[in-house]
Amino acid sequence: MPSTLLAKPNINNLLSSTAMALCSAFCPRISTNFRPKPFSSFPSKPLLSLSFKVFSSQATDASSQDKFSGRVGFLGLGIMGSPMALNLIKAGCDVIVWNRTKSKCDPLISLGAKYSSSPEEVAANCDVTFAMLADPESAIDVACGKNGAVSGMGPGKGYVDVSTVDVATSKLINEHIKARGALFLEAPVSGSKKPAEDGQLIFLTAGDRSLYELVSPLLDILGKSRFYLGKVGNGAAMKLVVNMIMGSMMASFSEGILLSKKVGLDPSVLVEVVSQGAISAPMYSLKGPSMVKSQYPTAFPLKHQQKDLRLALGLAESVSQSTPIAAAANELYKVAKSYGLSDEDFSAVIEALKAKSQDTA
Ligand SMILES: NC(=O)C1=CN([C@@H]2O[C@H](COP(=O)(O)OP(=O)(O)OC[C@H]3O[C@@H](n4cnc5c(N)ncnc54)[C@H](OP(=O)(O)O)[C@@H]3O)[C@@H](O)[C@H]2O)C=CC1
Ligand SMILES: O=CC(=O)O
Repeated sequence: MPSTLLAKPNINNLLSSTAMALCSAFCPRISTNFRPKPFSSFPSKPLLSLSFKVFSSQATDASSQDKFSGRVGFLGLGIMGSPMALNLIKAGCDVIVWNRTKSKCDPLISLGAKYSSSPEEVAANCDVTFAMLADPESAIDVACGKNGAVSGMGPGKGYVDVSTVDVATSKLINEHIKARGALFLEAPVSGSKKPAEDGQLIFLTAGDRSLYELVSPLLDILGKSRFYLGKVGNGAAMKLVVNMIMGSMMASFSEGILLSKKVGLDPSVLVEVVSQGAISAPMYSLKGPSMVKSQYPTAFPLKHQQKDLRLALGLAESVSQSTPIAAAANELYKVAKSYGLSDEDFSAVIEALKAKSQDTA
């Protein structure tokens, strides 16, 4: 199966043409007369087969313009999950939320979301349930643990795990969901807090193709593009490779900032020079100015970047691929964690290097 990339249409082009009329009809996100739908009572039966259009593979492009009419569950309302669930609510979806810390559900409930008291109850009452959890342990617990989502799954339902986990975790959750006769899609995202807020995430999906087709309209509310990568595990692997590169890039950038300063250069000028050359990256331009000021407002928690490096190194180990740069970067993030920087943005890894310099001075 070839990989599939679908980019979100440019909204400026759409607004100035008859396409606006078409999109208003099919895409509630930019409809001028959009009103959030009231919640009806919970369905007693799975609705997936009744509520959703089944798209043929040839109709994949068009499917993103269709409205998703089923009920959507959302488990895990952290930095990423909250804005993602909010975007679904804003787009007019019926959303039921759950989070371990219940208070994080409250802002979404006030905006029209319904609350269920366990992942099982959410899954039982929804056609499709998304999960955005911290790590493999929490993803497994919320899906397969006591009162987990698996217990509420059944034929005609789908589970979409958008957490960043390893291949084995994704396969394990897939097996449990499949054992209930339901469908599974892994769909980790590339893009941080702001892309989540702006509906500009990149989905790296794999698993049940039919579920991918069914939830494409939802992925298009939440993101700017989506890749379908085939069998379960490929989405997780792609995400880990991407974040392995990102973690090493940030560690290297941190070294550059500190070295420039030590040799008497202005690190702000370094950030500007980098932004204009071949190694320019949005991440450097975005994070560089605050790193120079030793500020690390959390978008991507450092503990999650270290988790991703750890999982990526495990992936590399499983195929005997040498990854010395990522291994060195991982050590640096571990040092940063030991300095209490776990919940800071991952750009705070630079603090570990500052501390190291002092240690050796
Ligand atoms: N932030 C980012 O820029 C990006 C993050 N990611 C990935 O997305 C996932 C979520 O990230 P993010 O939102 O930033 O993380 P947060 O730490 O903000 O949120 C983590 C979520 O997981 C829940 N959770 C943690 N442990 C458990 C547990 N044992 N049982 C039940 N729920 C649990 C938390 O619940 P509670 O509120 O109760 O603590 C919270 O809802 C991670 O896998 C991360 O790697 C992917 C792309 C970008
Ligand atoms: O996983 C983090 C991201 O920015 O992507």
